[in-house]
Amino acid sequence: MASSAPYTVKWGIMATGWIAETFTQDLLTNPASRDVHDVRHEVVAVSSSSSVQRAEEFIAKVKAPSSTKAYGSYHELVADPNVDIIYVATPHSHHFQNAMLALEANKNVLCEKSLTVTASQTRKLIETARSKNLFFMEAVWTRYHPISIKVRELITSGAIGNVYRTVADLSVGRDGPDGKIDFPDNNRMVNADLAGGALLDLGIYALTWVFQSLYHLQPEEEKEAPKVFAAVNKYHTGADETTSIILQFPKHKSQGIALTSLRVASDPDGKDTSGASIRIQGSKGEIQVVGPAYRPLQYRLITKESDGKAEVVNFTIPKDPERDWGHGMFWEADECARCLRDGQKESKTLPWSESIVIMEVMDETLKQGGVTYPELISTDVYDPQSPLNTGKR
Ligand SMILES: NC(=O)C1=CN([C@@H]2O[C@H](COP(=O)(O)OP(=O)(O)OC[C@H]3O[C@@H](n4cnc5c(N)ncnc54)[C@H](OP(=O)(O)O)[C@@H]3O)[C@@H](O)[C@H]2O)C=CC1
Ligand SMILES: O=C1OC[C@@H](O)[C@H](O)[C@H]1O
Repeated sequence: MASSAPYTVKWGIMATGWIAETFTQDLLTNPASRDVHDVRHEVVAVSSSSSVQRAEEFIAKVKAPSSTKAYGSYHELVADPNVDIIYVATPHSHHFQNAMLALEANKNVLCEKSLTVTASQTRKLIETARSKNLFFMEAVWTRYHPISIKVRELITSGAIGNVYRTVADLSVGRDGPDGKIDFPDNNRMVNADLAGGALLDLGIYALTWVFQSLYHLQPEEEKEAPKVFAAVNKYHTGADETTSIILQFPKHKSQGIALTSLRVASDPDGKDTSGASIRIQGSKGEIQVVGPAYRPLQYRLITKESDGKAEVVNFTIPKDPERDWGHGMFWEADECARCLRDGQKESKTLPWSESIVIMEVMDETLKQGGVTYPELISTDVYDPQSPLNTGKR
């Protein structure tokens, strides 16, 4: 008799910043509020590299169960036998060392995007997950949204014919006075010590739409790593402030254009009046995706037959009324739970090989742009005593 009880996953949260809070609150929502009944999530431990008090405050703030363990170090978190999977929510600079710490402790891992600072680090993480037979996934939450699933289905159905070009932009207009960008130099968005810059923080989403539409849906044997042509403007901190990438897929005669900037905005007035931030263009028409590339909520299907009348479909993010919360990160958590339940070590929606290819595109882009990051955060040598793992910042 198949079990009707939902499969439960016990999460350990590594770090207590903004995204950790957002993701944890999504974990704590009732899955039934998004019509999910086959999996559920428990938050059993939280760690802060700052202090155990910080972890305790976090647990209280997100209204996690009082039984949730609070730790003052990442090392203690990964040693907790009650944790099934670790969510790594530190800056990208820390992801390699922190995710390795968890994998080496035989924990499954969901690691925030961008996965790492370099492609070599990503390859090392995946080698480790594979050799230890652990689940590992990059937390590109957008891929698990209903709109992404539907857009991929439309492309697969041939609704727009052969897809020849995708233009995708995620930019935030933070141009400030005196040529400055409106982030303090020590902010992770521009701080090279934290792998700052537009590409690794925002550009990953433009690349996500390029890859979802031009790479992911190809038959395995026809997937090809693109040629990369990049233009990078650097900020005085050494991080990239505006980056534009042309990705050429010769085998399929397709091109992707991925745009990202901290100077100008994809959506200058916050009202989507500037139209689609993503255009997926095919031989029979195009799909325009409207809204921020990380969480768009509308697509428009325009075909030659539609005679100027686009099919417009809107999406919503379900909220748990009990918690008055819903952000849209729960769908990636549900994917992790289903993979763990089914013994899958990687998500078919974002396979390890695709995370590697995307990181290689970003490697090449940063190389062409002359952007380099400090050895401490770009080394692919795991060190459990790295300051990135011990919290000695
Ligand atoms: N999927 C999404 O929508 C989003 C994803 N992100 C991703 O999540 C990651 C974290 O971003 P965000 O939560 O905004 O960042 P925050 O700065 O808000 O949080 C980062 C946390 O990492 C820990 N940390 C450890 N060492 C350092 C250090 N040297 N400097 C700063 N923090 C440190 C801290 O937690 P503690 O002290 O408790 O250890 C800190 O609170 C990034 O990789 C980003 O790309 C960010 C926003 C949205
Ligand atoms: O992943 C992200 O999505 C939203 C952005 O505001 C944030 O900087 C980025 O990390």
